[in-house]
Amino acid sequence: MTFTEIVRKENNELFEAIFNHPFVEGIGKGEVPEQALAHYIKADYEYLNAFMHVYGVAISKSTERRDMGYFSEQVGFVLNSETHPHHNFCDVIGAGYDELQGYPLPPTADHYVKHMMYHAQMGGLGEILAALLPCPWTYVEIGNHLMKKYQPTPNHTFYPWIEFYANEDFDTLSMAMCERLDELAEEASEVELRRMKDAFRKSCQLELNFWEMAYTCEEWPTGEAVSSK
Ligand SMILES: Cc1ncc(CN)c(N)n1
Repeated sequence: MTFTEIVRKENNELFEAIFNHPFVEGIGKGEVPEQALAHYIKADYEYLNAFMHVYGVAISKSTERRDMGYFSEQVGFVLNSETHPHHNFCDVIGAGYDELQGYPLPPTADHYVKHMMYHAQMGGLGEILAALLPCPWTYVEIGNHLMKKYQPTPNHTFYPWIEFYANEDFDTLSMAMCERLDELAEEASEVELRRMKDAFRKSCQLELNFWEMAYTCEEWPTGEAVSSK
């Protein structure tokens, strides 16, 4: 088995818990509370900004042009394409995208972003990719799972969101990350492999917690977030 096949299997329980989370199920059923959608967008806009910062660190640690090219292409994808699923949520709640930007991250999203930054700063390319991969991979699987289970048609409330993540283009992105990570795993030491596995698992755990954070509209104690800007 390849490294990514092994970690997918080891974390299957977390993938299943994500598919069964009420927010994700709600997307499939076309019923998600408006506050949860707004909370998700506020956090995810900033999360994706941080994700691009991590790509930037990955470029600075790349020695091969193919890696630099891949990471810079992905920044373009987040900036120009991953806004579409956000617009779907905004349209459903009748909010302008601009209105939901610039908010401080709730605790779980803050944790997730700092977890990725930690591996980006402390690890090599394999460790960085291991921390990043659950982001596209869980969403590809969510998209395909919802497509199969609910077979939404274009008039479904969340059709644009589901179609975006079930689309082949997004799958290609996550498969490319898997293939590169498998190559790096072949050359990694035992210690590096351990760290890559830990980074991958914690990102899966934080993916699950991110849905819960949005669904419960998680806030900091006493409601006072400290702005990190
Ligand atoms: C938290 C999270 N994880 C994954 C994705 C999909 N790129 C996202 N937009 N947000």
